[in-house]
Amino acid sequence: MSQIPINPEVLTRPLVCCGPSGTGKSTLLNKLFSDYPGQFGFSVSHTTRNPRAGEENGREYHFVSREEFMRRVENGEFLEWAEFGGNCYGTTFAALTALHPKRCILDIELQGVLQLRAKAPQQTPPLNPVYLFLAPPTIAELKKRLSGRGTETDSSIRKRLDAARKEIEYAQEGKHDIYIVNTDLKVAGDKLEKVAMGFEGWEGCGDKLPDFDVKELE
Ligand SMILES: Nc1ncnc2c1ncn2[C@@H]1O[C@H](COP(=O)(O)OP(=O)(O)OP(=O)(O)O)[C@@H](O)[C@H]1O
Repeated sequence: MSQIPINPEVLTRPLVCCGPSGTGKSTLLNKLFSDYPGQFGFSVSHTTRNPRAGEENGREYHFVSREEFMRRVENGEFLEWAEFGGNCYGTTFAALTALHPKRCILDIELQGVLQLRAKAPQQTPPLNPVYLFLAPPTIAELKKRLSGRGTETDSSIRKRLDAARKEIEYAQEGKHDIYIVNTDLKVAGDKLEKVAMGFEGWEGCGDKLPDFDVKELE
């Protein structure tokens, strides 16, 4: 495998990682970040929720009031934002730019992807993200990983599977630039590395999306 990006320009394109909760996004991204210290960054989001013990303003999040958040929404500063559990969360374009020269990695859900798709081309200069979908090998395996992680209640597993259905249906429309199936961690990790570093062949190293039957998520 080439160790030089075929075109360094590719590293200026934000890499948007999506995929159902439990697929293995964090596992794969943590490995990538530790293999390439200083090469990648997650943008720091804004939130209206209160900081938890140990959290620092500007590190985990930019903590702002609802008034300030809404003012920024009106100014068009967010590339994506959403409200969960009574609090607002969002990513500003400025938070992406602040990462330069690190390649920005976004781990966002479908709503965010849809907003980003609409807004990225309108920026000056336009943003040209690479949309990557990380897929589980099967729905049975996704369920197994989610429950095996031991972090979720039955109700949060249910919510994640409902969201997974929408994520998979969207992926089945072929809207992503590249798909990686996380069957074997090493194989999927090598592909992610190739895509994230823009190594030779990155655009063609993806997998075919498995033929999921979303009814299995009901
Ligand atoms: N290829 C793999 N084979 C087997 N188990 C895996 C594989 N990849 C990840 N896992 C396991 O699956 C579980 C879910 O992985 P992880 O927490 O990385 O998912 P995630 O997609 O980041 O989920 P969330 O979006 O909820 O954060 C973890 O327990 C992880 O160790």
